[in-house]
Amino acid sequence: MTRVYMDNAATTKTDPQVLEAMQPYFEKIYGNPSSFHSYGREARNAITEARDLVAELIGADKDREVIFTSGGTEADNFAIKGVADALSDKGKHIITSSIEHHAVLHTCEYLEEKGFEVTYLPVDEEGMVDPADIKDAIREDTILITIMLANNEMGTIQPISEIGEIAKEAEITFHTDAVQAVGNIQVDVNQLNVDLLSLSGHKFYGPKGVGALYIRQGTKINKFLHGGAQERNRRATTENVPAIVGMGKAAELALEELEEKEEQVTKLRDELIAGIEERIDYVKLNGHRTKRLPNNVNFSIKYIEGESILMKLDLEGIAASSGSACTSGSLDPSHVLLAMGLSHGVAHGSLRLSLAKYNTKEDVEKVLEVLPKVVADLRAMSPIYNQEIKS
Ligand SMILES: Cc1ncc(COP(=O)(O)O)c(C=O)c1O
Repeated sequence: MTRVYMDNAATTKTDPQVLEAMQPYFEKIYGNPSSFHSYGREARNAITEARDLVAELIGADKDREVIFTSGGTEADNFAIKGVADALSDKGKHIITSSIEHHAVLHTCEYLEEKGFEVTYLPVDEEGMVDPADIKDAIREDTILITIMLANNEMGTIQPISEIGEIAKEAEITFHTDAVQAVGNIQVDVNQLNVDLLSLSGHKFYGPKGVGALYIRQGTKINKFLHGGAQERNRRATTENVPAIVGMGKAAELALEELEEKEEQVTKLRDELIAGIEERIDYVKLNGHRTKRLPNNVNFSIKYIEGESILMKLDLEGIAASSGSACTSGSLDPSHVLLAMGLSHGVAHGSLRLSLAKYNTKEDVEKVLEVLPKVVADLRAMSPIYNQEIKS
C-alpha cells in the first residue's frame, strides 16, 4: 500500500540535503565549539554559518540576534520567562491569545502561579485576533505581548505587523511564535515589527530537537540556561552542532525554494479544500479561508469523532491529525476550536491535513477518494446522523 503523509504540521521529513550537510559533524568535525584547537574552530565556524543562514531567512542581523535552542518549545519558554524575569520590576502583566500553542499557554499559566497576570484574548470564528482588543488590553504594567504568527491547528495567519505597531507605540516587548510559519510563508522580523520570534527546525525539513529564538538587539531578556558562556552567554550547554548545521541548511533551502513551494503547496491545499467540500456534506472549514497557511487544511466533519476518522484513514495508509500532535493523544476537544466558538461535539470531529513540499497531486487524489468513503461508513454507524439527517 502506498502511504500518504499529511501530518506535516506535526513534523516534516528531513530534507536529504539537510542530512548530507549534517553527516560530517558526526564523523569528522566533532570538536566542541568552545575548544581552542582546530577541531573546535571548525565546529564554531559551522555554527556561525548556520546562524547567518537562519538570520537571513528571517531578516535578522547576522551577528548577534539569533540564539539556537532545543526547539520551538524552548524558544517560547525562553522568550516569555526571560522577559518576565527581566521586567518584573516594571510590571507583571502579559497579553496573549486563547489559541496559542501549549508551549506559550502553559508557560503563561506557570507565570500566573508566580504572581504574574495574563490576559488571554478571544478570537473571532475564523480564529483571528483583533488588534483593537490588544490595544484595549494594554495596561500600565503590561510588559509583554505574545501572539502567534500562524496557528498550528487551523492555519489562520494573524495581523502580526499591525499588532507589532501597537506594541512598539506602547513600548511593550512583542514576541511571536512563528514555528508553523517559518518555511511556509515569508517571515521578516522587521516587516512583522517583532522583538522576539520563535522557530523550530523540524517544521521546515530540518532535524528535530533544534530551534532558535530571534532576539532584537536591545531587548531586555534574562538568560535561560545557566552555566557556560555559549550562545553569547544567553544559553549555556555545548551546542548541538550537527542539528544546528542541519537547521542552517534547512533555512538556506527554505529561502531558495519558498516562492515555488508555497505556490505548489497552496494549489494542493485548495484542491483538497474544494474536493472535500464538493464530496462530503455537513463539513465546515476551520480557520480563515485566505489568510491561512499554504499547507493547512482543517475541517470539522459533523456527526463523527475525529479519532475514528484518523483510525480509518490510518488503516488506508493516510497519516493525518485531529489537531495538534500534543493534544491528539487526549480526548479533550481542541482549545483552539473551542475558542473559535465551535461546540464540543463539532470540535471533536475535526480533521487536520497538513501538506509539505513532498506531497503530490496523487496524494490529494487518494485522500479525496478515501475520505468520503470513510466518512460515509462512520456516519452509517452514527445514531445522531441517522436520527437527525436520514429520518
Ligand atoms: C505553534 C507551535 N509552537 C511551538 C511548537 C513546539 O515546537 P517544538 O516541537 O520544536 O518544541 C509547535 C510544535 O508543534 C507549534 O506548532
